[in-house]
Amino acid sequence: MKKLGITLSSFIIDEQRKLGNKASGQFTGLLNDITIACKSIANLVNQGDLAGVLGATKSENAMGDVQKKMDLIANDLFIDALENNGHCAGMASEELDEILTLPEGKPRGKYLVTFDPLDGSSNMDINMDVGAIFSVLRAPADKENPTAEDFAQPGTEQVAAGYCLYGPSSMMVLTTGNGVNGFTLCSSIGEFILTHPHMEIPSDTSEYAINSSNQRFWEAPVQKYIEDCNQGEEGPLGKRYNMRWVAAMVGEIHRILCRGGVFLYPIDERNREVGGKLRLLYEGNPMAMIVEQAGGAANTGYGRIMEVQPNGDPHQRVPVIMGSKNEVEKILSYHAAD
Ligand SMILES: O=P(O)(O)OC[C@H]1O[C@](O)(COP(=O)(O)O)[C@@H](O)[C@@H]1O
Ligand SMILES: [Mg+2]
Ligand SMILES: [Mg+2]
Repeated sequence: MKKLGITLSSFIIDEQRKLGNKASGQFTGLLNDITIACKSIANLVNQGDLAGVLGATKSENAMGDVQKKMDLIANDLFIDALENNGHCAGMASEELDEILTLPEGKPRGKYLVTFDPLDGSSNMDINMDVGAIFSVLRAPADKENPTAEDFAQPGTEQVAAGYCLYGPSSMMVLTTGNGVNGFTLCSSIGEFILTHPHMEIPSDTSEYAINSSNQRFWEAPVQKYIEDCNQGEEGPLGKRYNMRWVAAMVGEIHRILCRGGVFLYPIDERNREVGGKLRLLYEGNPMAMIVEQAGGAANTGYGRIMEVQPNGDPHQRVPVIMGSKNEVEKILSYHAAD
């Protein structure tokens, strides 16, 4: 067993120290609250059917997706962890139709949290990668309760973003604006340990991830790019490309952080009306901040994801093209040429 390194909680305190006396400790407290939620989810996900967390419910979320049992359990674990300790003033979640403010009498904090409590939930019953994604924004200082408008902050305003991947091991990947670090959950002591410091995405890649069954709906630039990739060495891109699709954004982005690649869930004829598939506040923006902080790029095909001005709908969608910087720029050149 490898010698245990620095724990996530002490890493967060160090990050605080860098802020000197400006730190109130609320940020540390909030990240610890989120860590508690992710550990509690890891504990249940790892036990699967033994914990009775498999299967679907009869309810749907605001997007009309049937909610898995674990979607709702994970959602409740996040709310429990965030509404009691006075670090959070409001939440937005994939599994809540509207934003959630704190019950009467609960202490209000300085931060808003948006989260996808269980990402890749279609993988839950088949024991494949699932995860949680979160983003931290500043709450309005002059309001008892935030409104949906207060969550409508562009991704550039995020003070932290992260995800927890429940794969063969459970890992938390976090950025507070000073690069990206990965922590592995040591189940024997129940602590996340720093195992992947300063994660950086290689600028070049020959691995793409897209749901190819949607090909007939893609726009011309994406059609052409994937076509060129699949022509391999003889094609205009002059190299063999490999394809991956794990049906969980956390799994795709983690692979890209570890070895490079690009992940595309572009706008297409099927999702154009709603503006894409993935959600801006709790999938697009947090993953864009992590990817950019790791030296990658994150774009809609028509602009930087983190510069999209949210419209106040907590479930606003966004087209996603992110990963290795030079490859994303290559895909954008197809859009520019169109
Ligand atoms: O059904 P598809 O096209 O494979 O979509 C998979 C995508 O949908 C998602 O599962 C949506 O997220 P949720 O599971 O949180 O709803 C992404 O994680 C993943 O990248
Ligand atoms: Mg998701
Ligand atoms: Mg989800």
